[in-house]
Amino acid sequence: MNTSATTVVSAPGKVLICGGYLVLDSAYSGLVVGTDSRFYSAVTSSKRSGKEGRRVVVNSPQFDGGRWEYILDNEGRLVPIPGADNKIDRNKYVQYALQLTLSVAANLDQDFDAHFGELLEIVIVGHNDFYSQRPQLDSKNLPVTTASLKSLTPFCPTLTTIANVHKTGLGSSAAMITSLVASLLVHFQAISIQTGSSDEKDIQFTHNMAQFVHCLAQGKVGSGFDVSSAIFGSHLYRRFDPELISGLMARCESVGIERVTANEILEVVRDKMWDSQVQRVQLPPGVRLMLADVDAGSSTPKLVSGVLGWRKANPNEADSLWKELDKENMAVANTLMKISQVALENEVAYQAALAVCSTSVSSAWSTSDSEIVRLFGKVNACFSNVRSLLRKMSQLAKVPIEPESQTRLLDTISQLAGVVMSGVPGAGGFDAIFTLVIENPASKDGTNAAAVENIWKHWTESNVGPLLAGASNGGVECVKLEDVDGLSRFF
Ligand SMILES: Nc1ncnc2c1ncn2[C@@H]1O[C@H](COP(=O)(O)OP(=O)(O)OP(=O)(O)O)[C@@H](O)[C@H]1O
Ligand SMILES: C[C@@](O)(CCOP(=O)(O)O)CC(=O)O
Repeated sequence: MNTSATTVVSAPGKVLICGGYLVLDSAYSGLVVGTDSRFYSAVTSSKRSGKEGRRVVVNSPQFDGGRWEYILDNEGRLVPIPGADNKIDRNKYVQYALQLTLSVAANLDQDFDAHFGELLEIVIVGHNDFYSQRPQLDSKNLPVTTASLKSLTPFCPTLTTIANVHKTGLGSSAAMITSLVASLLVHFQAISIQTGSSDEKDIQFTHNMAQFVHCLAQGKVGSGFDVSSAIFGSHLYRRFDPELISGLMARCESVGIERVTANEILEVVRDKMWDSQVQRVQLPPGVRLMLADVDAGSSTPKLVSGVLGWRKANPNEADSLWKELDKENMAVANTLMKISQVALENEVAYQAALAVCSTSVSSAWSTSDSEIVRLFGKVNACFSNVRSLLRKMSQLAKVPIEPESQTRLLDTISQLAGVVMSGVPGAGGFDAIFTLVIENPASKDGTNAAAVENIWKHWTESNVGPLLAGASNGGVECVKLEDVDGLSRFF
């Protein structure tokens, strides 16, 4: 394979730290943090395939059976080829992304045939954090610690199939689809993505396309915060109107996606004005995101249907709870934005405030002489209110959003020095927890993060495994194959 012509696009994972459930309603926003754990899709065209017809081969080398092969027929339809056992192993997410994006690319790229060649080879990988690494660590007799996770090869095998893998909640399908759709659009020159200077229209088009593919593959229209953060990174998100895509979704479902024309798709994803809103928010400097996978698991669709069912049956009570929660969510987001601004304006005072926060517990911050320390105290107080309102929602809807076992764990972490907030991300449940912690800028050894990890390690009530992911501000981006540690071995 001539890898010099390989197009590689990467997209981050997500952690919804405020606004779970509310973000499903366009009246409310959610605060999502993009992670430095990312997905990569690498596309290479070859002149000769050695086989008949134009072929597309997709490899997901982290999975047993992670290979899908298709013929692209003269009408632009993608026809899956059965595997060695004569069975077709469908991966709807991959197939829909390929079919719809290739159809659009063929319409927009006048040299599509030449750029395609005879064989399109695609490699898809996600950082180890997207999937539970317990089986890998067990096979090496290693404990579940950050040190063990760091010793694993990048993009290491999950030792299982995609259907059976234990996901960690970072949004594998959204980051995968976003990187795949964007890599194809870039490869066929339908868009260009340049770090810091991409055309807004190209990025919005890629966002709309990835949202549509993701909804179609999921068979439902969620809030879309996960695809939005795979495109834009960390931000305050307000959802798009589902009506924008409901007609096209119904058409795909009734005639089959391979019969829907590129023009029909473009009318929706390129020509319509989408109303989703993105306000960039970054975690203030020196504030570190830590994540842990709690090995118990919850079904997000069950949690969502429980909460929405209760909201429908109790509109008045739910409405006032939603409004109260939104007020606290927005106070967390706005105060974090204010802190980031102050950090830019007064570096010396900011570093001094970090030194205070990193060596004291959050309950002491609200009475500090330093305005910046008090702002961190405000984030902490507002997030405590978020948590108690989520517990109220749990009780009223009889849905375990912040179950008692998670409350005990979060309360213990929150009593450590430097901890700004700790909660259950997204839909909550027993799946995962996140912590925002401040390190002392003078000590480079990560003392406070080590104390948090120590609680996780010795927690007996549930099995808490750290993830390596931290926050990152970047969104979808083009990268060079040789710059991605561990990627070139798949070529
Ligand atoms: N590395 C990959 N290669 C190909 N397809 C993948 C890969 N990772 C995920 N997928 C696709 O995404 C699907 C998982 O989607 P699903 O919506 O269940 O997960 P998710 O909710 O995004 O995951 P998470 O728990 O990380 O948030 C898989 O069944 C598969 O079709
Ligand atoms: C409950 C919900 O608001 C958030 C789900 O987030 P997560 O997949 O648990 O990270 C659903 C959604 O926004 O699609």
